Amino acid sequence: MTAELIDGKAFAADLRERVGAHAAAFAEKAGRKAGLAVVLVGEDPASDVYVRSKGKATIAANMESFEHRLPADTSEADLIAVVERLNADPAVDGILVQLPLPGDLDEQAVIAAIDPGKDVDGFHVESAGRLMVGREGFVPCTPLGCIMLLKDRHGDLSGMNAVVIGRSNIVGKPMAQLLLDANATVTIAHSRTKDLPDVVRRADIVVAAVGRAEMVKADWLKPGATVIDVGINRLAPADGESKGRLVGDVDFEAAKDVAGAITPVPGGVGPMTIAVLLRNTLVAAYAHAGIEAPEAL
Ligand SMILES: NC(=O)C1=CN([C@@H]2O[C@H](COP(=O)(O)OP(=O)(O)OC[C@H]3O[C@@H](n4cnc5c(N)ncnc54)[C@H](OP(=O)(O)O)[C@@H]3O)[C@@H](O)[C@H]2O)C=CC1
Ligand SMILES: Nc1nc(=O)c2c([nH]1)NC[C@@H]1CN(c3ccc(C(=O)N[C@@H](CCC(=O)O)C(=O)O)cc3)C=[N+]21
Repeated sequence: MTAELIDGKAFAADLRERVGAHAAAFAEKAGRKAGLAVVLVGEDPASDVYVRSKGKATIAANMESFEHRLPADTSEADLIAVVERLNADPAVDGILVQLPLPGDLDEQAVIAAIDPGKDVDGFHVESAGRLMVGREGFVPCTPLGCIMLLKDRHGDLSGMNAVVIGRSNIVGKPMAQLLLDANATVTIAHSRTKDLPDVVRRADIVVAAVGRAEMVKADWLKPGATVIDVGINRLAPADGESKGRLVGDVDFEAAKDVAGAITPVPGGVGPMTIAVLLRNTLVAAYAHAGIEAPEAL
């Protein structure tokens, strides 16, 4: 069996184009562009690449991008002061503070300072609470991107067995909630789960969000299962490579012969995250402008 490739990159390009068209219409109606502010603390080179690509994607989607780069030794109070300035800035619709934060900056305290109406990452406790109780709010970009890919492939997910590996606040937990909302039967696995291969074998849908290169093996999968690989892991450089390869949490080469459909890394979930971020930012902008957002968003 050869799995169908779920082309997150193409799906994301499509979504960005749609968002871009609506963003142009928004600018026309509101008399200003939607704006996304990204705050990066410290000099992590990987984060730098993401921040840059977010900035480019934002501008390409007819929105305004604001970048705030702060030194690694920024105090919590100074960082929160920056967030509060962005909260008060009418040109800023969405605020993203790039995680992880360096040193002993308290991530929860910083996220709590973000205006929930600008929390386009969906990381604020208010956003998390709204998702949990089924009220409208911002949903974290990565799991929202994953559920879009799953609904696109399966339509109705009701009654399917879904296993989410990983229980972080930004991926695993909101992913499980979205699957539950779609009427899947959801199991959340984590580092203390016993007999993980057997748990995964029951799944029609597997979402791997662990951060361990190629941990999920082909013989853990139910034949025909749909596999969403959230992991982004950089391998050590092989001989002659300057940079190691990027791989997911799933052993892709072997898994593609067992799965029914699978996302690649790169080119799967990663690009969806950025496209959904732009979508969330435009939704925020419509709300701030008091204009009803188009249904299609
Ligand atoms: N594509 C994208 O846009 C994004 C990709 N990512 C990637 O997704 C991955 C997960 O990210 P994130 O959720 O932030 O990671 P975290 O490190 O916050 O969470 C990892 C989770 O995996 C669990 N885990 C660790 N080891 C095992 C194991 N051996 N067996 C089963 N479960 C295990 C942990 O369990 P426990 O809770 O018990 O410790 C934890 O719940 C990373 O590779 C990250 O780079 C993240 C965000 C966006
Ligand atoms: N506040 C906050 N919000 C985030 O959403 C957030 C964050 N902090 N910190 C870091 C993680 C990671 N993340 C990714 C986004 C895009 C790709 C992506 O587009 N990846 C490409 C490959 C890029 C490459 O080649 O390096 C792909 O998978 O095809 C990956 C990872 C968002 N994150």
